[in-house]
Amino acid sequence: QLSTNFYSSSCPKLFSTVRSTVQSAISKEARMGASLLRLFFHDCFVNGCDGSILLDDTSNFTGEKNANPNRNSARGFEVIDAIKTAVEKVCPGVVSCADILAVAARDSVNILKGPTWNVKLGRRDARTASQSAANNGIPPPTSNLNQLISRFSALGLSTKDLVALAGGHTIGQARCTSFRARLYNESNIEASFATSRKTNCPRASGTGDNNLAPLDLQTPTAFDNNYFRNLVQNKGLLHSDQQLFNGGSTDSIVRGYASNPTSFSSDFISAMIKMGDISPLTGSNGEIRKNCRRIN
Ligand code: HEM
Ligand SMILES: [Ca+2]
Ligand SMILES: [Ca+2]
Repeated sequence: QLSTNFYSSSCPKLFSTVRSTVQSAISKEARMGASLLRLFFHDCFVNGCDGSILLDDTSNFTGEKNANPNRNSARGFEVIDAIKTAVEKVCPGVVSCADILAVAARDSVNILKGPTWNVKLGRRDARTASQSAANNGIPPPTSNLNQLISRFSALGLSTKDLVALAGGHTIGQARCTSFRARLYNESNIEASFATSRKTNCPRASGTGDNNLAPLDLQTPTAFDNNYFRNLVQNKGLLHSDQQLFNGGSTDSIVRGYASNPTSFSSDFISAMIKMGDISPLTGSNGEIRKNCRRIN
């Protein structure tokens, strides 16, 4: 029951307001576009796209920010705050934080030279969050192909959606701790690529854990199909990335996206819309938060 025109009369300046704030954040740091896209994914995979990831922990509330996939990793919360402040100025009390995340993710992709689409809106904000659901629902980079397929399928996303959405790794960065085991233990990795990544990600755990490397070695700040071109050359950074091209059922989808950027764009758009539809709060469920970090 989400719709693309949900705020057309209640907040006609929504899109221009969000986009200009996202644009200025990306102008300061291109990586921020990647961080905002990932926040939307990590929201939607935990009890649906309900802004749960945005809630801060307090002395009597444990949210999702310190769940394993998010701790020392999820970023961009200050930008969401800046967008919310700007949106509250033009239409106070109207737009949910969950919808702001959806629009910010769409704009981030487009500003980094990717496609654009009409986002469906009308989500309301959760009054709860779940650290355990975040730990159990967001796939870790150690996942194998079957585990990835089943995590996505549990949310109604197909294998094709999985591969298209994983194309989000065409932008952004990962920490050494997320890919060290692949560099030192795996053989389905191109040798010169592994050698060059090892220089900034030493073997011993506890050393250089937070050192960053681009998920797409070619164009980490451009939303294109190079992620898939890397995979067919065994240059996926994460174990989970290379699982999508490792002799299994998704090889043909990866090859298709590697050779046809237009089909990647259109499948990515469909899958983003599908992911954005995961169990939204609507009607009188949830609330429109005043501050994205806390319930009203
Ligand atoms: C398929 C399962 C997925 C796994 C296992 C996975 C795992 C990861 C990991 C481990 C990182 C690096 C985190 C760090 O080291 O701090 C990362 C970063 C990222 N992920 Fe995913 N991811 C998946 C799917 C997705 C999806 C569906 C999207 C969006 C559509 C996405 C967007 C991103 C982006 C943009 C970054 C970089 C963020 C930044 O630079 O701040 N990922 N992912
Ligand atoms: Ca959520
Ligand atoms: Ca790229």
